[in-house]
Amino acid sequence: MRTSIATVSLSGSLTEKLTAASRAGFDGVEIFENDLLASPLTPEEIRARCADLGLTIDLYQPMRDIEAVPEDEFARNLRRARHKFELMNRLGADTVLVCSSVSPLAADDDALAAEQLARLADLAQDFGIRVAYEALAWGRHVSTYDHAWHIVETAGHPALGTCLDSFHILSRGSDPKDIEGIADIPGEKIFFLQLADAPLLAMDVLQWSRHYRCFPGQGGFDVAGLVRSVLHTGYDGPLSLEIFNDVFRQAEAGPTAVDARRSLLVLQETVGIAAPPASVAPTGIAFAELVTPDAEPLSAVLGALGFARTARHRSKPVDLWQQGEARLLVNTGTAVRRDGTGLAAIGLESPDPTAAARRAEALLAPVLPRRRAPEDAQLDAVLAPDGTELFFCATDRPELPNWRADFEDIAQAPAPGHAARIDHLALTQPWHHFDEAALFHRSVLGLHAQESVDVADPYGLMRSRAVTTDDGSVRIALTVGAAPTDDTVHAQHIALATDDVVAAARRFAEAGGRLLPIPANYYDDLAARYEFTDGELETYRELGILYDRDAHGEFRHCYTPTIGRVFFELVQRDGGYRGYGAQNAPVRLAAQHAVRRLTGG
Ligand SMILES: O=C(O)c1ccc(O)c(O)c1
Ligand SMILES: [Mg+2]
Repeated sequence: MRTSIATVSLSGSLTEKLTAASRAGFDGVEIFENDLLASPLTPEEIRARCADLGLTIDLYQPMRDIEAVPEDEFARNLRRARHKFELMNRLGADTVLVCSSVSPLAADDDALAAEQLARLADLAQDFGIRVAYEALAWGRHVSTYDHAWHIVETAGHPALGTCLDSFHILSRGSDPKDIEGIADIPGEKIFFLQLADAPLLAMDVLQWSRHYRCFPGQGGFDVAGLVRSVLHTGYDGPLSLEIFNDVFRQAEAGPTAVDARRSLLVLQETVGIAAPPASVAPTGIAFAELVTPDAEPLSAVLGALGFARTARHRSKPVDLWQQGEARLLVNTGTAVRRDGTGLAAIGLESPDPTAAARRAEALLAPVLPRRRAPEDAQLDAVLAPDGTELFFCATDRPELPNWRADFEDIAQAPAPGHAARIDHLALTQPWHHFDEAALFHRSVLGLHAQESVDVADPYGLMRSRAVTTDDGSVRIALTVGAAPTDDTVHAQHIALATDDVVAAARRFAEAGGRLLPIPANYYDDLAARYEFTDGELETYRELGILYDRDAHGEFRHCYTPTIGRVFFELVQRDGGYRGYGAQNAPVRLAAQHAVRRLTGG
């Protein structure tokens, strides 16, 4: 189906919006009146620009407060409409959106609304234009799609149809029976379909709509269910995104438009009208790659954690550090980013690396070159929205290209240490890519997104959302700070799983490592909340181990100092604990801020 996006969904000038929509592969746009008013281009120039960019103008919008008003007011509305229809002819736009009136002048009179909309449609018809009447959820008298349709049906005018907008419909209730009435609307009378999702918030619907809409799949509405119902009517117009969102308004239009298109591709797949290559869920973490301009501090911490340097890349300054199944690459190459130590790449074990990359590409993920140097193994890799490189790996499968083959052993694999494998990775997202990141990891990588949690930070608020495989073999916590990120505290981290966090913490301390100190008040509170065996709490207090519990089991964890933009966590999960210690995160963040103040970092 054709895809379209409202210019209000993207930031920038009209030209920037159109360019972004075209580059992301949209077929058309809804032009928002304000974008046109603010543009230095004439309507003819906008029309030509769209044509050059391969975009049709699918809708001009909105016209407000038209219907069910006293006759003299309606005469003024028709005059206004004539001006807009002339403009639309210059633009080459053939459908106008009329939203249900919010004016105090409007009467609660369906017959009058129908009669006046029919007269508006008559005028529109003279210009070759169709009128799509949409119920705003906060409309004065008309606020539901079935009410708007009833008025359109009563008017019985061929140039008058309805516009369905998933936000206005689903914000009022998303029980399947709430959308049953869509089946009663003939498909050819649905002149337009606007799609938006939103997080489930209990707030005023107008504010919710104007500030919190997001792309389908990023919120809590069953947008796919609604689209199925609409397609069932025979509707064959565009699937058009109309997103009012404070973050997208500020973010760069190019990436937002790609995020938008991806959401529609996934939606089309969900409703069965598109079939991108099937998703191939990863089965484990092959490695995490750190880049650093100075390997010394990192090597000291890795050594204290029990990692050994086991292999070296054949052609690049990259070392493999290993402990159990946990593999870390430390890259000191000149080609790497020089803005400090950080997590640059993740290797995901994939049952079919090439198929995984093909799906990623179909869902508009930037694909990286398969081979960086002639002697390297050919590896499938894509770029995540935060710039992390994701490699699809087949470790120890001789029939497939293997990243490990690029490394030459320099030592025996170390004796099994306390940290057996990578439990999870926490990736800090740029503030304007958080919703995009969750959709990306879900749709491109086939992970499941958990609920987003808010975590108090002494200087702001952190949001965190985990994306995981069903069996927990891959767990990634996507996090974002409220303010432009403070990288030293809102750092990425690598959590290492151990079955004895006390032993691992002691080993780290004995090897010269210093764990993040946790305030005594925290342990006093733990003592109030839980009963511990003799001496247990004292051990945690001494080492800086935090404790949490959920319906399934227990969690014990502690933290290393931050190096550049990354730190390590040792975690012990028992009895099927599912979380990440979010309960303790405010204490951890405060402790990291305190360390940073002390060290003047
Ligand atoms: O918020 C609004 O005013 C508004 C305008 C046009 C729309 O299509 C819509 O869904 C909302
Ligand atoms: Mg709308």
